[in-house]
Amino acid sequence: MDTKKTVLEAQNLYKSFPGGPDKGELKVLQGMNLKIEEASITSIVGSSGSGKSTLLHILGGLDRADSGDVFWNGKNISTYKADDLADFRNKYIGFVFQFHHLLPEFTALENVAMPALIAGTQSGEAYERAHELLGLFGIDERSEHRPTQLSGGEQQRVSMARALMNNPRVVLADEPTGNLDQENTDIILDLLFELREAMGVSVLLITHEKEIASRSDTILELKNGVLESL
Ligand SMILES: Nc1ncnc2c1ncn2[C@@H]1O[C@H](COP(=O)(O)OP(=O)(O)OP(=O)(O)O)[C@@H](O)[C@H]1O
Repeated sequence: MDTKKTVLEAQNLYKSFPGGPDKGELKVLQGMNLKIEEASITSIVGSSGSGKSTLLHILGGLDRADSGDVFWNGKNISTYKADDLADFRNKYIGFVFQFHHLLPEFTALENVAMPALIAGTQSGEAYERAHELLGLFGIDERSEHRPTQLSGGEQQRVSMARALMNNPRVVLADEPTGNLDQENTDIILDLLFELREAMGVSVLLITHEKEIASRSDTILELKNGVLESL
């Protein structure tokens, strides 16, 4: 019997944007369903423009669907007001993007600590945890460097450490290795997969590469606005 708990669930999501054919709507998600179990690794593949980033943003509360529901531990977050949605994001979700979005004027340590400082954590505690995370990612000796003084792979490791700062339960990663060479891709993926062991976190990974997807528990393809098992 499967006893794993579902943490994040999408039911019957629809999302369209203006700019479709014949001045109509561009239908991106069309009745899409998804369940993310605790401590699971799920990959989503799909052609460019199929709606993968759109889905990730809706799951993480950065955007809203036109209709359908997203549940966090059984609570319907689609009905949350903006403040509650921001609270949900900060507490439970870590985002990793293809481009790291680190703040250039801050050091690696300050970038990693930022989400906790914003959430009101005392600075000594925040910096201590930021050091721990940078250590986990093997780059604590780079903690006083600014983003431009770091390699692409190091920048991406800093952004992963930042995503984990508030102890999220789910990491949503949008092509986190899309900009990296093979060696750094392997490092980042190994780290993502270790997170499940170290922290019991679930990872939802968008990728263009089926080889990367094949390492995960579940591979889904977003096609014609719905997810299909591969
Ligand atoms: N805010 C927006 N306004 C209008 N169209 C949008 C908007 N956001 C996304 N789209 C369109 O919706 C479609 C899906 O975009 P999305 O970024 O989700 O695709 P994707 O599968 O992540 O693509 P890629 O693999 O190229 O990153 C695209 O055609 C895109 O141009």
